[in-house]
Amino acid sequence: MLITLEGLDGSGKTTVWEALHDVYPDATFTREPTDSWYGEAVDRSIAADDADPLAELFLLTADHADHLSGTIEPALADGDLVVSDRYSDSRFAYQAATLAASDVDIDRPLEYIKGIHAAFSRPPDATIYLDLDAREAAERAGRTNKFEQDGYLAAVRKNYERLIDAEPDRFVRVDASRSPEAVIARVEEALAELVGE
Ligand SMILES: Nc1ncnc2c1ncn2[C@@H]1O[C@H](COP(=O)(O)OP(=O)(O)OP(=O)(O)O)[C@@H](O)[C@H]1O
Ligand SMILES: Cc1cn([C@H]2C[C@H](O)[C@@H](COP(=O)(O)O)O2)c(=O)[nH]c1=O
Repeated sequence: MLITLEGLDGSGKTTVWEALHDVYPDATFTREPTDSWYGEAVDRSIAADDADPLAELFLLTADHADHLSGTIEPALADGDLVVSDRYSDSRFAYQAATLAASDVDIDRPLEYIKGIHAAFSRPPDATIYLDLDAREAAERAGRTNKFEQDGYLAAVRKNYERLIDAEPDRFVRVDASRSPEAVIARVEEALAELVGE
């Protein structure tokens, strides 16, 4: 079973992901961007304010393709529970916001990016969405790069809402404005239900 954690920068995904290691010691824990050389290229692009928006989308998608074939699919074939800190929804929400704000002439960026993934990707079985206001998310993240900005994250949040509206049964929304302990407890409860414990 493939479970993904999604949300804005600073919403607490990594905090939750780390806490889950103790609860599911046999699971495969992974993340995007990965730590492969594809992921390193992504990190360089994210740090570049003048990165080409389409090139950035395809770098992230290349990292996803390698992540799928090298980590996700083998782990699922072994029957593992796989927990990924960010996955395809991050592309749908973030790069759709980037493309919409750019000069690139694509009418429906979110649908365009979904279409690229539909050809090869493996959708998550369930997605835990850590829901947080854009300003608080940017504040927690430290506003250190082009993505960790209030206005940009507000656009990303709207895209996450569109994704949830389209597939309400796949998403579990968790209020990420609560304390770390309360958020972790709620995610653990949701995950136990999802894996049938
Ligand atoms: N529920 C919470 N309440 C307050 N602060 C939190 C909470 N969860 C995490 N934090 C703090 O917010 C910051 C960001 O947390 P974390 O790295 O887990 O978020 P993230 O969603 O993985 O962010 P990013 O996507 O930018 O990597 C950290 O300083 C963390 O300690
Ligand atoms: C997978 C993925 C990531 N991003 C962005 C979101 C964050 O700002 C950075 C790094 O992620 P982290 O969780 O803070 O380590 O990358 C993105 O825009 N699109 C994606 O597909």
